[in-house]
Amino acid sequence: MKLVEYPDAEMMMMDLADKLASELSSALRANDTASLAVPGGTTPGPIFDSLCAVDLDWARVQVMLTDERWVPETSERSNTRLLRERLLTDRAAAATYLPLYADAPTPEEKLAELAASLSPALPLTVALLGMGADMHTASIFPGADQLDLALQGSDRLVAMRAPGAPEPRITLSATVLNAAMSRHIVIVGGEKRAALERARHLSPQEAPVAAVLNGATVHWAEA
Ligand SMILES: O=C1O[C@H](COP(=O)(O)O)[C@@H](O)[C@H](O)[C@H]1O
Repeated sequence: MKLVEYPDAEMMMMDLADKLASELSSALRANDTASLAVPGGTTPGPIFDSLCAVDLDWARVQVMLTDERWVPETSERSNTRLLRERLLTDRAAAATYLPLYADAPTPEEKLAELAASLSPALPLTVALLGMGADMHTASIFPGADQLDLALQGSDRLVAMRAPGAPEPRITLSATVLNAAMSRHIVIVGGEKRAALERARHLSPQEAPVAAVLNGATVHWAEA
């Protein structure tokens, strides 16, 4: 794991947007398409605000979430909603979006269909991940009912329920995340930095983010 510390979060978000754009751009020079997986939650919005305006051949980029909360897009908790409002806009509106949500009462009903639709975008070119203070990443939570499958299984997508998550989740598996050609993790604040340091000495069962640290670049700013 490589750790990059920034003087402030604003600078980190802009630098990281540049880094992601440059990795996608290099991939597009060598390939017809490139793919990008991004987190939801409260952290990545400012990265999306910069990235969506970058001059890139977005029509050749496939974008997906690392994970989704099983709620409709009308919900404030929808990661898809965040993505549509702040990343899939401006120049990036030309990207192809591969959804991790479909209208059904439970994720299990749509799991196979959604997993199959990801084929053209795998392996991922770039994966950007977030992390919670409980050391979950994507929607791979400590104590989740399908934790072993998400950490060690060969399935692309896993549906799960977890004590720390108020709604069912659907998540890319650690196998898919670790197959990405480039992997970044973005965290802000002292609590998450302390959680990251703890995770480095814990098992993925205790600290799921530990499953994706090897080979990843972690980007951190205090605030
Ligand atoms: O629930 C989620 O949590 C993590 C961390 O979110 P944050 O609000 O603490 O930044 C996020 O990476 C994930 O995509 C999201 O579904």
